[in-house]
Amino acid sequence: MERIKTDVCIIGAGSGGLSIAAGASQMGASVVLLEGHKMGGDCLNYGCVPSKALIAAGKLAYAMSHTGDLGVKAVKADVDFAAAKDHVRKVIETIEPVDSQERFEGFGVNVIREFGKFISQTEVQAGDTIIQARRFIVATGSGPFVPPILGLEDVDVYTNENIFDLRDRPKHLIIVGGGPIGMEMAQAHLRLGSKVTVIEGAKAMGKDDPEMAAIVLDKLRAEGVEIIEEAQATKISGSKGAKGKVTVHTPKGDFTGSHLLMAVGRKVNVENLDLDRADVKWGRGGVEVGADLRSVSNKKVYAVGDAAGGLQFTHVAGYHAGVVIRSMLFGLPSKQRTDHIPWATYTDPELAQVGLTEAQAKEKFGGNVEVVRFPYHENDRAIAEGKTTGLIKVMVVKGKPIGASIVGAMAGELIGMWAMAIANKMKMSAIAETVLPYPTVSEINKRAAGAYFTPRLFESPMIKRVVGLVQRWLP
Ligand SMILES: Cc1cc2nc3c(=O)[nH]c(=O)nc-3n(C[C@H](O)[C@H](O)[C@H](O)COP(=O)(O)OP(=O)(O)OC[C@H]3O[C@@H](n4cnc5c(N)ncnc54)[C@H](O)[C@@H]3O)c2cc1C
Ligand SMILES: NC(=O)c1ccc[n+]([C@@H]2O[C@H](COP(=O)([O-])OP(=O)(O)OC[C@H]3O[C@@H](n4cnc5c(N)ncnc54)[C@H](O)[C@@H]3O)[C@@H](O)[C@H]2O)c1
Repeated sequence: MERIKTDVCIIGAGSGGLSIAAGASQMGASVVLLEGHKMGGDCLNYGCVPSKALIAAGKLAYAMSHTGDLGVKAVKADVDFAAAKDHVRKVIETIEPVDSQERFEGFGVNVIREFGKFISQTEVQAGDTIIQARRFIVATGSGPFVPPILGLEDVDVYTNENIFDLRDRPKHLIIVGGGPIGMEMAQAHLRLGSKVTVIEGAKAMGKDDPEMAAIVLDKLRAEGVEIIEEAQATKISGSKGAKGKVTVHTPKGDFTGSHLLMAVGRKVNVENLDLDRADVKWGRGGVEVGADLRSVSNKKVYAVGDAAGGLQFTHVAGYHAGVVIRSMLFGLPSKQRTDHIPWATYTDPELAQVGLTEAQAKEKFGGNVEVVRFPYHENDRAIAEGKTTGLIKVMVVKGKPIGASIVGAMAGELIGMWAMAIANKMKMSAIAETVLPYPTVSEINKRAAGAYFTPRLFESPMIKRVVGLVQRWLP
């Protein structure tokens, strides 16, 4: 058994673990990084990257056959499903070097390709190596949660871990779960030529503002995705193999297709870490941490990303890395915030959120919250592009945005301005006073801010009186 002493031992080389390894090693700490499976974790191999690559292929196919009134003749896109999967693979391969073992070894990180588990409060074992560290980071991420539904073992089950390897186009893909994974995959597969049914136990896109989610769901339904809500999957039947069939039984009826994708949420990877041996409290949601991301029961141990039990996004894992580095390397007080974290679902139209939704804002601030809105169909660039479906809503308290929801083209890009405003506690005037290039869709941000000031400026008797007075005095 080899023994290593190090400043920092990171368990998991996904978005969170890699960010800490890069930062800590380049700032002079000795770092051991453990990865039992693929460098890059979920985001690169089974999550964000392949899903967005597949969505891009679907988007192109849809654009070719839906040219609208722009004077360009629509054609039926000739989709080669296997070639679309080649594209997915190439995108992963292009990004892969950034997360590679070689790159991190170049930073001086000791990368050990083994699963690790705690053997004491200060030691982790990975294969034949025992790592004694001053600080540990649990960055083990999450995997697909597959609930024990009766009959599931009789059919081939796809999850985000194997759906991107499927090279034959599913004739009829049944997706159980109408969250972001379900909806993104539904539209991508439909546009690449599959029939798609989504079975959702509650409301599809249920974590988002219902008004905004409805705009996405209407579009998906109009394109042909069958979405059955309030239909908990209670039983599955069917057969395995190339000619296999699957039927999902729900209180709203039985739905039969050729392939089954389970997208009903995530299971955090903490069960196999022997956390109890390190006196680290944990639960099904992840490691129990405080706002400083340190274990509530063992201050030498931090958790980041999906393993920290909060929002499950790559940019959150990256943000956690900064919080931990500040505390771990410099001994400075460092706490995470969650009020400024944005997210986006990359359906078409996209749906993006930062801060509180309208309902959350009204619950928290009651009558003190003002909601300003601006529709895409009044934005000149959106009109020119024929992309007029969409809306922005901004929730404002005492002149400051506390939440923004955007549904429409490029919503994931547009939300950035509000993420910056909320992160930096900026006022609505900061957005209103920013000059944006015309004609851009980003002007909807400025127009929403304008909508906040319009009644104050144009409907105020006081302003009218002041202007009248000044005009009489000005030469
Ligand atoms: C289909 C899909 C699409 C997504 N799309 C987006 C998106 O568009 N935008 C977004 O922000 N987020 C998206 N996400 C979420 C995002 O992928 C995760 O939030 C992010 O990967 C979490 O990073 P992490 O570092 O916490 O964990 P991971 O990236 O999961 O990395 C954890 C790593 O730890 C390793 N590991 C586990 N246990 C051990 C152990 N005992 N020893 C050693 N190594 C171990 C694993 O093998 C893995 O490599 C998506 C997720 C899915 C599934
Ligand atoms: N664009 C993005 O940023 C992006 C994309 C994909 C995933 N993600 C991340 O991954 C996480 C997981 O995504 P997800 O879509 O798997 O999970 P989710 O928890 O967001 O949604 C799962 C859905 O499945 C439903 N469900 C659960 N059991 C069911 C059953 N038996 N029958 C029918 N429906 C059932 C739930 O009601 C829920 O709506 C997300 O929360 C997000 O953090 C992010």
